[in-house]
Amino acid sequence: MSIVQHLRMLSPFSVSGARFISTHAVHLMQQIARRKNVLPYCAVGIFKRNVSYSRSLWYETSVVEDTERQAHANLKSDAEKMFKYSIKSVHPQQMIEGVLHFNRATSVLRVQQETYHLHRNVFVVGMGKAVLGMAKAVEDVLGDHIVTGIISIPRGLQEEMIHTNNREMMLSPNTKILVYEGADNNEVDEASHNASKAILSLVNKLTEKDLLVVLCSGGGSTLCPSPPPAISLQELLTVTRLLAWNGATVQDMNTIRKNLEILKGGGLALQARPAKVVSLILSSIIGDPIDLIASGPTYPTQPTPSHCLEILQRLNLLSRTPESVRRYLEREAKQQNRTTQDKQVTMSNNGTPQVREIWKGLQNIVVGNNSIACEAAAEKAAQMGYRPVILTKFLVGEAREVGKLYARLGEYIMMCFDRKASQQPNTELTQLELELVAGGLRKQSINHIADEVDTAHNLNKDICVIASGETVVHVEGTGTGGKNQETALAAAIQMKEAFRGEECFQSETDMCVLSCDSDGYDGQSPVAGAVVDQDLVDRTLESGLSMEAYLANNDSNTFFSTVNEGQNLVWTNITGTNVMDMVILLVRKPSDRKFKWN
Ligand SMILES: Nc1ncnc2c1ncn2[C@@H]1O[C@H](COP(=O)(O)OP(=O)(O)O)[C@@H](O)[C@H]1O
Ligand SMILES: O=C(O)[C@H](O)COP(=O)(O)O
Repeated sequence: MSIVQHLRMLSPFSVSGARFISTHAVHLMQQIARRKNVLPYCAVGIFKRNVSYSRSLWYETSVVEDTERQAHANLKSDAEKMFKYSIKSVHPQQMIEGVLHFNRATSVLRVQQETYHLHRNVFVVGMGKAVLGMAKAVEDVLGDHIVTGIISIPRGLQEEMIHTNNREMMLSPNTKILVYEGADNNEVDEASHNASKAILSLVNKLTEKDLLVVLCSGGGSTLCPSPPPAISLQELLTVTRLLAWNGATVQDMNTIRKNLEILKGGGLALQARPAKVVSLILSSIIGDPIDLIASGPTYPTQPTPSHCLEILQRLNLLSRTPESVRRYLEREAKQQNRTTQDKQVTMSNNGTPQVREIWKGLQNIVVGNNSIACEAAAEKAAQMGYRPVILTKFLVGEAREVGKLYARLGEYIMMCFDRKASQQPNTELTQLELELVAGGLRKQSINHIADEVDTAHNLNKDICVIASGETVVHVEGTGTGGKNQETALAAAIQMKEAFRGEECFQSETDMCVLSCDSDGYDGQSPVAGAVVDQDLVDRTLESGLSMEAYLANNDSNTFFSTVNEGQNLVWTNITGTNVMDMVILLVRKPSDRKFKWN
């Protein structure tokens, strides 16, 4: 029988009162067990002798809560604050202003090493979840020099910005930039196809005197679909959905997209010839690959149809791929040896594209990425008194494995704290290290975390671990969810395993795991993600719901909407930016545990 079960038997309170008391009392038991150097079950006995457990326990609770106000009262809300702060740091406006240097007196625009003489010759096109704010910033800087423009953004974004009075993301009333909204559920649709056609027609009219400013961010792939005549929009949707739901990475998906679609893989820049092109890119892919973000509309790349067929084969999707798509790729693959006249690129011996003369008027610039968001989250964590560690900006893997891994990392941190407190060698810790390495963390990173725990211990601080990247999900169930909620749910299951197991009582302390999408929409649900802690686990156990069953059915959103009155969901609404997903793990130091026992 676990400590919680012991306490539930002892508690004279109602179910919810008992839950409250038992959650807190477990920490008390641990304190007693540690102080008196006895097993926790013996501590239950000491607890019974020393506390007349109605009034005294409430008294203990209120005293502790006062003390706690100085410590971190609520890890869950702290994690949310850090995430929301990080989103503000990747606001498109400041990033655009950082690269466009315009001298109004001379009408000269400087972009890195290039200069452009403006004479009302600027055209703007954009596609992606962050391009509304990017367009607003361009409009602010270049003003009257803009002749016209078209951007394609997610449905509802403008209304959301008006609703929240977010002026930094609202185009001026006299704007020359036309806004198309579409791509419901982050999938190609007629509306986004219309936007793409309008963009194509605009750029086709440009001359060598014109400057085309292209704005690109994650989501641009679906917001600007351009299938060739042989492939219908529906077939494009089928193949991308097939990929997205069967574990394809964004790299896999966009490799295929840029081989299939006219405006991708440099196609947009090609269509804009002979105009000069400056492409401003907000990265939502690990490592900022310009050829893959929004499927690289302005980055000329060599077609690789054989590689696309290999991807479909590897994911076991070839037989389910629409006939037209398969035939198209097979035909292209047969002709692969030809020089790729279409996109005006040849390959050097080392495989990098050798851009021809014709591309000289082309600039591709990454204006921001998830590093900025990670640094901001770390800054906020430090301000809030945590010891922040940015573990990785390259987070990858199956969402549920990632969730489990980060919950295990939380246990590891607790053990490191405890080892530091007791100065005892710990074989369990070594075992867990091996498991974390097997789960995908580098030994070097684990050592770094262990060092940071030492520092946190010395500074008397709680730990905050930040990771960012993109996971994948194999959707096999029929539920509603997203990659981040699935990560969080898997973390909660692991926390339950760890803290409810009788042997693991010593780790029973405070931690939480948040996983959220920076664009504010996780999968097909209108929440950024979820944050889980021991309280959620307790409430789920009381409710009798099976977290495992929800996870098996890919039904994480229904789970989080049902349990704890939805309080573990993280809402930001559509954010107007997009720099991948973020995981935040918070772990309390031992001395910050909820109950003090004298
Ligand atoms: N029920 C579900 N549970 C978990 N993940 C899902 C579910 N349905 C779809 N997904 C995943 O959501 C992904 C799309 O989510 P989204 O948040 O739009 O991605 P991103 O914004 O990172 O491109 C798909 O790749 C798919 O794997
Ligand atoms: O937010 C998204 O939808 C992903 O980051 C992928 O976007 P992309 O394919 O447009 O780069």
